[in-house]
Amino acid sequence: MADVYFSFFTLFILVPLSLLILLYFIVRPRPVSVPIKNSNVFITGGSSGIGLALAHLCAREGANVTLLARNVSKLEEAKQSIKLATGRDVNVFSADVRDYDAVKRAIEEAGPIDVLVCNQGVFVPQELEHQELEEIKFMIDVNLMGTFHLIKAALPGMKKNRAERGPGSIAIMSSQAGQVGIYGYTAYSASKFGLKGLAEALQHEIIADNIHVSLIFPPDTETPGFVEENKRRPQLTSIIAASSGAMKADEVAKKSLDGIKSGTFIVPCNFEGFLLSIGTAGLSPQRSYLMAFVEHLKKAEVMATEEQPGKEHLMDPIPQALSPDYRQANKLHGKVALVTGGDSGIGRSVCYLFALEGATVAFTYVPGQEEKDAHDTLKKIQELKSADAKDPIALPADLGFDENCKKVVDEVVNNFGRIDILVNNAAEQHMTSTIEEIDENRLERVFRTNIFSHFFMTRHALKHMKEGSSIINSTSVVAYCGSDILLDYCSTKGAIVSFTRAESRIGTIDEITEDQLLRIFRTNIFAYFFMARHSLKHMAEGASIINTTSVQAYLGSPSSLEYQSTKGAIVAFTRGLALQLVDRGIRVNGVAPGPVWTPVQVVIHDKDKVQSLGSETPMGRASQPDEIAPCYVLLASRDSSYYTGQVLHANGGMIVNG
Ligand SMILES: NC(=O)C1=CN([C@@H]2O[C@H](COP(=O)(O)OP(=O)(O)OC[C@H]3O[C@@H](n4cnc5c(N)ncnc54)[C@H](OP(=O)(O)O)[C@@H]3O)[C@@H](O)[C@H]2O)C=CC1
Ligand SMILES: CCCCCCCCCCCCCCCC(=O)[C@@H](N)CO
Repeated sequence: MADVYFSFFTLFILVPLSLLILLYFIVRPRPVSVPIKNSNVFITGGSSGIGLALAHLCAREGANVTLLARNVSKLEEAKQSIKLATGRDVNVFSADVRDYDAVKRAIEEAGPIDVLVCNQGVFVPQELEHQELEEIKFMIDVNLMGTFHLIKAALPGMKKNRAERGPGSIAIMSSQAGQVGIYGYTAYSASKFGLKGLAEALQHEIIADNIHVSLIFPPDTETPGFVEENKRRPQLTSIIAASSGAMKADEVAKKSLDGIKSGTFIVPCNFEGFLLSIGTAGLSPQRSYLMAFVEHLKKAEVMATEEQPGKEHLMDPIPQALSPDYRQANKLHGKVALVTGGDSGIGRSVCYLFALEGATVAFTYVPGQEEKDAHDTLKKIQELKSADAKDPIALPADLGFDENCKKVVDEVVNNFGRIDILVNNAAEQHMTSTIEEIDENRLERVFRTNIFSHFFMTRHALKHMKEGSSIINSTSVVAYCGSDILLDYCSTKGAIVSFTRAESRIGTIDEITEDQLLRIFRTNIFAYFFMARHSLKHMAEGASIINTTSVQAYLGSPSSLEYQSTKGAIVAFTRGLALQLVDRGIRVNGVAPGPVWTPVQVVIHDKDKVQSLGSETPMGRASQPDEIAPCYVLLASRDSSYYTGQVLHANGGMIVNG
């Protein structure tokens, strides 16, 4: 009897359950983020209604917007209104989407497109029996054929740019009348249902090109077109449509843009639309496990270079890691080098040169993803290395965690006895155009990989490094100039600059535990991200954000490595966020005080140091808080209307070069 239960359990519960779990892991769709800032957005029907509202939103977010419609004066008016509201110039083209040659010319002239919004539409409601064939053809031609024309003309250019410019989007404006057939809309519904077939098939065809289709389904929306429509809409049509309510063009535009940014296929606009989309999803991409599976397989290979970390063997052309002109000179003879993230990119090239110069090389790579790159690199180092260097080793490790770093160092020391050169090089970065998209998990992830790993690796490696050894950290130009699209990344790189400066007079790295590190980064820099993210929703043009950093971000002192790393992160964060918000007229600046007489000094320093606080400054003294605060007034007020991304140095005369 027990046997029967057991086989029943295995057959009907255990096996299906395991298969389901397996299926989930294989097919779960991955999130995408289509950038809007600095991208080229082409909107048809952008001179009126929903299209115009969307054009405003995109311009406000820093996109280069191009509009296409027929009527020149409406286009001019739209251009002026966007210029007035956002200060941005908009390109306009007058063309009828029914004329393929005209569409093609406009698209060629407009240049490369990242986001194509096919929004033009005409709606002449009427029962089929009374509607003229000409009107039916008109709607099919503008709404459906017009969209074919646009996509046909734009697609080749869109595909070409994806590798450099990230994910692209084709958004198609349907209607709730494209989800259910509505009385009075035979022709209009048919044109919009046609768009659904087009969109579904197209998404399958272009997902591997990293172009995401969004099919948007608004209910009745208050636009100039809708006002016209209402003059002749059959009463029954109006009654049915009213059951899904009405929206404002701005609201529909906002929903559309959210859908585009997140690469969502079905984009409902209100609650009824949400229910409708569940009821009518069919086998649409992203709602179907099967499709997600196909996407996953295709994407895994073709997009692999977009994953973090990147796969070098899939790149075209393969980056050059070794110059044929490089002349070796045995400069690292007998030394042992450890390079993090050495399987590809800069790390790989460093490994090759180190090997050529006579060093024994160990490098780390991300487990489970980079085996091929790691294997290729290992083979090449083996070829390049000098006869008396030991065989290279590749160590899989997620360096965001202390214990993994310890294992890596132990492994190297077990193999080679010591470490002479530590290269902290591994990093990850993810593009996003707004701070809103950087959530807490991602922040911690990026900081763990990019800066915590430097603490952990350095701490463990130092135990085995003798005088004459060298530590080299990979930071980036964005630590100095900030980056609007890599805000978290540039902050970590700013942290590395300050970490490097302090490290050169290394002090107490051993005393900082992983928990303390996380704690201080949470307080000193994550909180700045969170506060900015939440406050920004309520800040308008003329607002100002002021971040407090420290002179220590620039000077580095041996005793507070983790503190000054967070302050370096704040400098770069300030510069990056300033760039991100410049179009919104919100200024972001920083203040980097030197020693100030505040309670924290008494807590952290011994008596003598408290007595002599500030003696190292040219003024020879610490400042009082009231000597620092006035520059916050300056940065908060209109007096500093021409300052953004700057840091004021209230520090008693120290010259810090930045
Ligand atoms: N408003 C609503 O209730 C709803 C609208 N929709 C859809 O949203 C989209 C936008 O509608 P809405 O903003 O209300 O419309 P509007 O009538 O306010 O704007 C339509 C836009 O499309 C342009 N356009 C029309 N025909 C052509 C053409 N042949 N070639 C090029 N451009 C053209 C118009 O400019 P011009 O005339 O100068 O060419 C105008 O810019 C449409 O696709 C519509 O079907 C969906 C659900 C509800
Ligand atoms: C299962 C849940 C049901 C929820 C109720 C939904 C009822 C359907 C209403 C459809 C309204 C269609 C409006 C089209 C508007 C439009 O496209 C025109 N204004 C022309 O642009």
